[in-house]
Amino acid sequence: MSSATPLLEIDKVALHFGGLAAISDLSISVNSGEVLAVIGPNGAGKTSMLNLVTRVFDASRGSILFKGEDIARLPRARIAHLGIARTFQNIELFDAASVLDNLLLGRHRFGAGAWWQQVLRTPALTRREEAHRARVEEVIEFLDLSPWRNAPVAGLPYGVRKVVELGRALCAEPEILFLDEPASGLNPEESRDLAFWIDDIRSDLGITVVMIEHDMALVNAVADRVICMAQGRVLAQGTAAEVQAHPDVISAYLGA
Ligand SMILES: Nc1ncnc2c1ncn2[C@@H]1O[C@H](COP(=O)(O)OP(=O)(O)OP(=O)(O)O)[C@@H](O)[C@H]1O
Repeated sequence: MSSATPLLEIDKVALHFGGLAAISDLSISVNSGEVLAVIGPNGAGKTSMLNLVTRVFDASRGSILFKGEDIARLPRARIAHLGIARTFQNIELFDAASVLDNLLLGRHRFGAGAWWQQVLRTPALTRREEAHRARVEEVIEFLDLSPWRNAPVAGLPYGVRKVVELGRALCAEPEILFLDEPASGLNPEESRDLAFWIDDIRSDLGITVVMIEHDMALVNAVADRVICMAQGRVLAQGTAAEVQAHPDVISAYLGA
């Protein structure tokens, strides 16, 4: 793939809920290696866009190309296998399970081994499980989660649970990572840490990041490019400063 080819290309996509057009004629390109922030007033269609890419919803029109392959109609289970991972606006973890076990679940796209390997506990299976654990330990180290490794997620502070969810997505070793309002509910210090991690996720791990976010301090700190959505389409795109100064963006927020 040439560097000019977008990693992900949402092309003229639409999504309807009954008579309501949540997304209408939406086109967004994501370049490999960038941190793209998607902003926009409440109800703009940002999460719906993410739910289209991850196949939670079916597009009524248009295509979604990931590395040139149209994924808009693939089964939802295929998405993680392609190297697309996400976090959720409302954290979705297994509360009764430990941090470690939640992160191990992030490895599921790599498979648990054939049934006969599991019954016989073959050396190949043991090696596979060791590799999963090693990768999870790297993520624990990367995100400073060691103090909570064995703690059940339910009892952890909100900010830590958000980091665990980020970690679970990283354990899937995605090529592209979607973050749905990662800073919401975080205190200023946690938001600053998040900015460093997003930077490292892109530069050290080489993962492309698409971040839906309302917190403009975080957007200004990490985004290479910003897209503002309103009423299910792109209103403006450019640098954070360009988009924030755009008259249509200002009136969309004032009217929200
Ligand atoms: N499952 C659903 N059923 C019906 N309508 C929905 C559903 N999900 C979203 N919508 C509607 O689609 C529109 C876009 O919603 P969406 O959640 O994508 O916006 P958003 O930009 O992510 O907003 P926010 O910043 O508040 O999260 C809204 O009018 C919303 O009410």
